[in-house]
Amino acid sequence: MTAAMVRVEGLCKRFSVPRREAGLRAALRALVRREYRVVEAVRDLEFSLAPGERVGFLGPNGAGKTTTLKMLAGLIVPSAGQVEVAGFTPSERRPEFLRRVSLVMGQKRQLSWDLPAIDNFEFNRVVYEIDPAHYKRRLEELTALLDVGEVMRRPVRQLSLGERMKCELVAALLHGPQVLFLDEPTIGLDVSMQLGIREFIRRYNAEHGATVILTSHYMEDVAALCPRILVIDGGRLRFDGSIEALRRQIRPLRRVSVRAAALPDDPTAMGRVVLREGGRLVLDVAPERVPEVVGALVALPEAQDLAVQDAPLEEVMRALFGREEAAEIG
Ligand SMILES: Nc1ncnc2c1ncn2[C@@H]1O[C@H](COP(=O)(O)OP(=O)(O)OP(=O)(O)O)[C@@H](O)[C@H]1O
Repeated sequence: MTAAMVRVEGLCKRFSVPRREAGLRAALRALVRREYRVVEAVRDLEFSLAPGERVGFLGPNGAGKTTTLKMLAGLIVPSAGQVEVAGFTPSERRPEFLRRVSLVMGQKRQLSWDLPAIDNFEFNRVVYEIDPAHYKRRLEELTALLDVGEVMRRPVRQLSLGERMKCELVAALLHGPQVLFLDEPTIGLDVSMQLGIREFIRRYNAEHGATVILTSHYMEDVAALCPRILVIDGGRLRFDGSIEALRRQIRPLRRVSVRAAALPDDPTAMGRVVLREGGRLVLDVAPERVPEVVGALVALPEAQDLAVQDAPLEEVMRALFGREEAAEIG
């Protein structure tokens, strides 16, 4: 069996935050005696990742995803539990550890604003003590793949969000990390740029065998890139497996839709009616009944646009986090 690249056991992070009450009196009292409350951002997490795995963290705002990534990358120290990444304890921040990992945060700029990206890259070469020949090869490879040959010579402040993100990725990968932490790498980017970054991450993972851990609010990023997902809510691990397994567990029904000149009198016998409007019928049907229902629907007069789909991922998430709204039809 291969040794785990990332191993997390009983991981917890608690933050102490000042309690703030409204009103002048409370503000004055706080000057003398400040009261604190404890936020349990991460509670008792347990998982391990093999080398080369691509894993997505999913969860609502404030679930604890970024806090977990920061502990894995060694930026903050756990309150309790064990973390091991590439055989190191991240919070010790040993140089050998830092050379093996990289953290990219879509919402935080790591490149220096006034310098061209290429100067930032050169700075990283020195900091990470990258061999010059190796550096040259990697720089050529990464800048060609991400198409930033010209862009990297302009001061970072002049770059568009997408151009800057690509340069952030080059900077993060020049030292050839074995583990890549990506926190919202496509946030705010247009669809074609999102696809480009996604494709690049997939290629990097395939060619270098790096372990990739990704958080994204774009379900599509996670669905397209990560065969395995960890769902975190309220700091706890709620699910660990494939998106398909999650979908089967949360939303086992399949969505069948059709358009016809006349609809059945009682479609409730086939499944749960999501929509019945004009000549259009949308049903949620148990998987074992799909062939029979499809058979009945194709036989309807002038049947067309027959489709069988899984529940949309967004809907699966809403159901999982108990914030279900009226079902939407995709
Ligand atoms: N430095 C900090 N001090 C105090 N509380 C914090 C700190 N960092 C995070 N928290 C709290 O810990 C909880 C988890 O935050 P975290 O940023 O990990 O969530 P997240 O899952 O990444 O959310 P989002 O999707 O909104 O980025 C939140 O309640 C947050 O307010």
